[in-house]
Amino acid sequence: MVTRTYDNSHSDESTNGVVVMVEPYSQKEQIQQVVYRILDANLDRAREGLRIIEEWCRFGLNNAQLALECKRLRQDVAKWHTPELRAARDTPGDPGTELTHPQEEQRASIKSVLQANFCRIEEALRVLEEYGKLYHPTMAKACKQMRYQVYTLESSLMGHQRHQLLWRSRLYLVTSPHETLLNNVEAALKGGLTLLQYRDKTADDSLRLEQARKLQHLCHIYGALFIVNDRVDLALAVDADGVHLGQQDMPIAVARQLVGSQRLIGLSTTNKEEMQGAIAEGVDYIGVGPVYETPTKVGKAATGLEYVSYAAKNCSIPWFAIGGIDANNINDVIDAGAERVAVVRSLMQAEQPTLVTQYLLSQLNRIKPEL
Ligand SMILES: Cc1ncc(COP(=O)(O)OP(=O)(O)O)c(N)n1
Ligand SMILES: Cc1nc(C(=O)O)sc1CCOP(=O)(O)O
Ligand SMILES: [Mg+2]
Repeated sequence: MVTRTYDNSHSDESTNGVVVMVEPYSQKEQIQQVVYRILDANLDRAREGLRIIEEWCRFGLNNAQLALECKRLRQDVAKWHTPELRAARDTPGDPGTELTHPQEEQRASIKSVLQANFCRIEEALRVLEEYGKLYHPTMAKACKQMRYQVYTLESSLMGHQRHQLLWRSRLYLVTSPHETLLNNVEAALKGGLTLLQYRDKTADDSLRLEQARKLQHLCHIYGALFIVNDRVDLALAVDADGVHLGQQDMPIAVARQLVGSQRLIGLSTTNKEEMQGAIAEGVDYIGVGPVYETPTKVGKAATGLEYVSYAAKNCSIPWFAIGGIDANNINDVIDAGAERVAVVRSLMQAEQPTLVTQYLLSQLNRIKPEL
């Protein structure tokens, strides 16, 4: 039973013979105490989560604007942390301090840390909104607004992360159907791959969905970007980082409306006009090719290294040379000006995808070590 003391007396043993007068809380007061404890715990939770996000914005991204946004939200939350709510705290009596989930003890990547903490903040704000209604209706309203601000922050931060990783990625693996699809991809991720596209032109949708989900999960664990070829719906269904479209696919403006500004859109280009069009339409990256004729894309004439050189001089967004590129000719493509390449067979048919990934990356990193 929750009790309280009055008459300035204390109920613990340190009272040393002083008569202790203890009066039980009324049921209403007990409930109020519980509500206060919930509010106190969740105000702490929201602030801690915001601080974790803020540290990444500040030290990881050097992004003063995002860091300031976190700080402002943290201070807004703090305003509600009144002495009466703090006074309700009873850490030793809280059974929740012992409860942890194995997933909380291990995080695979910065992305996982950020996502877990955004979830934590959003949950805490939701709890504050609901229980806040029993405390102060203005607090409930303020927490609701803050929750929406956190959603916006999450979306711009995750979009920022995606763009940063895209710019840093030099090797892009585009998959082909394979019996050991997941193993091959994981081997490449172990070799340092940071950008993957799921491409299967023939599978039925249920298999596509299943494989896309598994690949998305794998990329999440390794902190790599996951892109879906051709299909905006599939990309959204598996919460991919973006979609890759061809010149014959859905118009970029329509795709952008569907995927939003924070997800990536890539577009294949084979000539200067397509490149300029892609940049004007606001895609995030382009494919430049096919550099060499390739059985993976039968019937598409090679553009040769001239288009690669043109891209090197004129393309203002990340671009990936693609088509027939392997360990034997990658240096010719690099010499023509490529800093990034995309491959299918070189990795999907490699006996040791980890080693080939490492080799291709070592050649790409030779030119300008830090992109
Ligand atoms: C990185 C990258 N570049 C080009 C393509 C080819 O896309 P598209 O022209 O739409 O042809 P399909 O791949 O759909 O056959 C790509 N997928 N990725
Ligand atoms: C899927 C694709 N698109 C291309 C383009 O130029 O648009 S070339 C290509 C296939 C690349 O496969 P590989 O590395 O096995 O040659
Ligand atoms: Mg396509």
